[in-house]
Amino acid sequence: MHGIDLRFAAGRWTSIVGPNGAGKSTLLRALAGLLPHEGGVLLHGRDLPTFSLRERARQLGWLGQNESAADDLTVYDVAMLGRLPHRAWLAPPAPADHQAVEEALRATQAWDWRERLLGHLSGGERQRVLLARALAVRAGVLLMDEPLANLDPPHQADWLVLVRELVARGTTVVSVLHELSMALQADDMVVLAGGRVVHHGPCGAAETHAELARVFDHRIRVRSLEGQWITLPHD
Ligand SMILES: Nc1ncnc2c1ncn2[C@@H]1O[C@H](COP(=O)(O)OP(=O)(O)OP(=O)(O)O)[C@@H](O)[C@H]1O
Repeated sequence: MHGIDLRFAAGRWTSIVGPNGAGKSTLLRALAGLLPHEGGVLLHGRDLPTFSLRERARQLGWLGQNESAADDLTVYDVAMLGRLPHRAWLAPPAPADHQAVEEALRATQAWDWRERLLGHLSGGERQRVLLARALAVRAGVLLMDEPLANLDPPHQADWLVLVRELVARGTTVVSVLHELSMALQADDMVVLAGGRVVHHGPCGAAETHAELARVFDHRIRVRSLEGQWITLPHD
């Protein structure tokens, strides 16, 4: 990837889209500081590498694609991992940690399975627990790669409500999404192709829709349905 110069406005939701292999996951991992790269990433105007790992983990919530997690942990303990950057070394969880975990598990409707082992959950259930782990951090910036993977339509809709609530409270959300109709619900869209940013603009702008159609070889169309932008396949 090269020539990437992006600024993500605080308190907005940006979706990153583009064809397979465009570099979406690579960009997100670079933003999270998980990938060695040239150039720099600034968080609140400060170089990311100057943050300690603990500080960075408090500031940046992360939900990766095919995220690994210990299958023999309970759902509750997995979500509690999100609180590690806030806890003193070997200290037991404080009431605030338990509160954050409960709120995160309830927000993803995973609270009822809190005693179950992660390894015993379905793909979509597991994804909701990993989302809860990311939410439990209560970071100001939340980076998510394919957060809707394995989620059924009602839980996709719940995710949308959740993201809107987070953004309304001032969280900055950046998500890689393959489902373009979901990606168009964001405030802003970054369109990638061939390792380059080909467009960065509001999801409602005609120019964004035109770039989207172009990078997908005009095999999609963007249409408005009941006040929402959606994409339709096009021959
Ligand atoms: N660990 C790696 N080592 C070498 N090349 C990689 C690695 N990860 C990704 N790539 C390459 O970098 C390019 C971008 O990959 P990336 O996973 O960022 O794309 P993407 O836009 O997220 O794709 P998809 O829609 O298929 O998930 C691809 O050509 C891929 O083969």
